[in-house]
Amino acid sequence: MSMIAAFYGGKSILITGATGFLGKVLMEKLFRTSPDLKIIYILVRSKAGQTLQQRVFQILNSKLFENIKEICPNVHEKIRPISADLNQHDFGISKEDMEELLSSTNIIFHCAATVRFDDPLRHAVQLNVTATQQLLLMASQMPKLEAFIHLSTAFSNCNLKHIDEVIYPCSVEPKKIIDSMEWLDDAIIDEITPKLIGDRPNTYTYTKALGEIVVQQESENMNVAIIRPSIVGPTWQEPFPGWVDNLNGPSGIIIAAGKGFLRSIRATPTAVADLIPADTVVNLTLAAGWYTAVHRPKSTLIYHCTSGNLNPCNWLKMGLHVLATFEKVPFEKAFRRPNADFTTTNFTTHYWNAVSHRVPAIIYDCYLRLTGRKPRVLKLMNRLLRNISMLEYFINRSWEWSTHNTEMLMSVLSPEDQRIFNFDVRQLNWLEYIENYVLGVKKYLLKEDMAGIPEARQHLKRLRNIHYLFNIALFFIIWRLLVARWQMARNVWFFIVSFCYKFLSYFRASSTLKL
Ligand SMILES: CCCCCCCCCCCCCCCCCCCCCC(=O)SCCNC(=O)CCNC(=O)[C@H](O)C(C)(C)COP(=O)(O)OP(=O)(O)OC[C@H]1O[C@@H](n2cnc3c(N)ncnc32)[C@H](O)[C@@H]1OP(=O)(O)O
Ligand SMILES: NC(=O)C1=CN([C@@H]2O[C@H](COP(=O)(O)OP(=O)(O)OC[C@H]3O[C@@H](n4cnc5c(N)ncnc54)[C@H](OP(=O)(O)O)[C@@H]3O)[C@@H](O)[C@H]2O)C=CC1
Repeated sequence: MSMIAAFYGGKSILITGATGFLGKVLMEKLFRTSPDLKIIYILVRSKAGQTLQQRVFQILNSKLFENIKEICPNVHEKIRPISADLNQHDFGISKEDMEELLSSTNIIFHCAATVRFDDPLRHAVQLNVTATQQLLLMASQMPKLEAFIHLSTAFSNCNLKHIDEVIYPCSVEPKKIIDSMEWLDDAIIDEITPKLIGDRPNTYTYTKALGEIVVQQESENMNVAIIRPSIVGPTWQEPFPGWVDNLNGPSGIIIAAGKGFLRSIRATPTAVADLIPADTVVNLTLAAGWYTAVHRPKSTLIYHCTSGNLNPCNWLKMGLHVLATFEKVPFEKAFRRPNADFTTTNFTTHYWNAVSHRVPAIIYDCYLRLTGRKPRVLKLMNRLLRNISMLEYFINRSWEWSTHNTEMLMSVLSPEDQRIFNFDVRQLNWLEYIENYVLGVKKYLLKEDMAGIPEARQHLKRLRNIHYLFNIALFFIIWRLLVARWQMARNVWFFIVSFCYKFLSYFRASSTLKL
């Protein structure tokens, strides 16, 4: 019997961010391994014209939850969506709902966050710091609470090269930052943002670091743990390989490369691609929840959920295997043939951005204009390049994360729990994982049917022929211009023509002699 699965049985669990990428994988695993859990409360806001019920319905009817209805037939009754917006005071939760949450919750998994790198500081602080503080305040009023698990990121201290499983201080106390957001106006906040974030690359990593300090400061008498995943990739094994549902991390880049939009990217090929599968993160999170509640460690334990130190893969290996997988499973309606490379200097990056990205986009826009359509490719390309520039920080550096707590946790699990809640990334076969990643992007993000692969291949062949024709035409145009203007080019041209003529004459004469 799994101790972890048994622990969650009969429990009331509160999840924030349950509609997000990790939140959904977490809920699915909980229902699959502990179908006898009492209830999962999820804090949800209505979004894109959908009510809470519609959002829950959509999640439960998705491919990810395909098997859950069999394992846990009354899953609908076990999910209780609570209308909440983490940007509001008390999250805008009704009095009755709040009372129920306070009196019943046993475990909290705090996954909600803004993961956008370019969020204005005010918004990032509100969600990643102030909301965390408020949730801890709520948690402190829960008599039955056994554990509070906070999802942070391995990059919260990405300004350091070696990162230990400890909380590092920030130059300004989070409480002061929270207070200042109340009275400073947006213009001033924008002005001081670079000074506050210092040598971190964006407001996301900075506010996640502040969030951790808040957790440490406000969690007196509570059993708290912090999980720090690196770049969360699609599922590795469970409930099936390759599941992914957003464009974050490498997924958007894989689409852009597979569709032939992206032909080069500035990256350090030997830098570690510290990806970690979503199901691995969830397994560690659930194991940490169990350990925190049952063993009640004296201090807040931080768990690094990373792959680089145990089973490293670098960006070159990843890039090459992504490209190799495009050969096997091409994406439909590609703009150009997928063929990307890494650049390593400013000069080559700018050169290839102009030659391989902007020029083809301009040519295609001309074609759209000539055929009476609205040009849009250059705009899309510029946006893609801007977005990629925000990710560059993470693909040109390597970090070392110590994983003592994670290894300790693994060692205290029973063999059965090690199997059911596996987070031993040493067993990950990268080539298989990357292949499933590309397949998952095709199936679950692009919603492309595998039956369309022959047509996608035909399309790529047509693109290759167009590419050859275009190159030949370009060669002749350039040559023609050179011959018209330059005596040397004319001499070379006559030399080549006469050489070919002599060669052909000799060939014809020798074949006549043989006859
Ligand atoms: C050999 C060569 C091989 C090459 C082959 C390739 C090999 C692989 C190499 C891989 C290198 C990977 C590096 C990853 C490093 C990640 C590190 C993360 C580390 C931290 C991890 C964490 O701890 S934290 C979680 C991660 N957190 C993010 O990772 C958020 C990032 N992100 C944003 O911060 C916002 O995204 C940002 C950018 C502001 C833009 O913001 P933005 O508003 O301009 O753009 P949006 O993303 O919102 O998208 C707006 C609309 O464009 C649509 N769209 C977007 N991309 C599209 C696309 N590619 N194709 C079609 N459509 C696309 C989208 O669907 C929207 O459509 P609509 O408007 O209709 O909804
Ligand atoms: N994905 C990754 O690569 C990594 C993620 N992490 C961390 O893991 C956690 C989960 O990330 P991930 O699942 O990828 O993120 P997502 O962006 O997929 O999910 C974010 C979740 O937060 C919810 N949320 C955002 N704003 C509000 C709000 N105002 N009120 C209520 N809910 C809100 C979203 O709800 P809605 O659906 O309504 O928008 C969504 O459920 C985060 O804490 C993140 O920092 C750490 C390392 C890497």
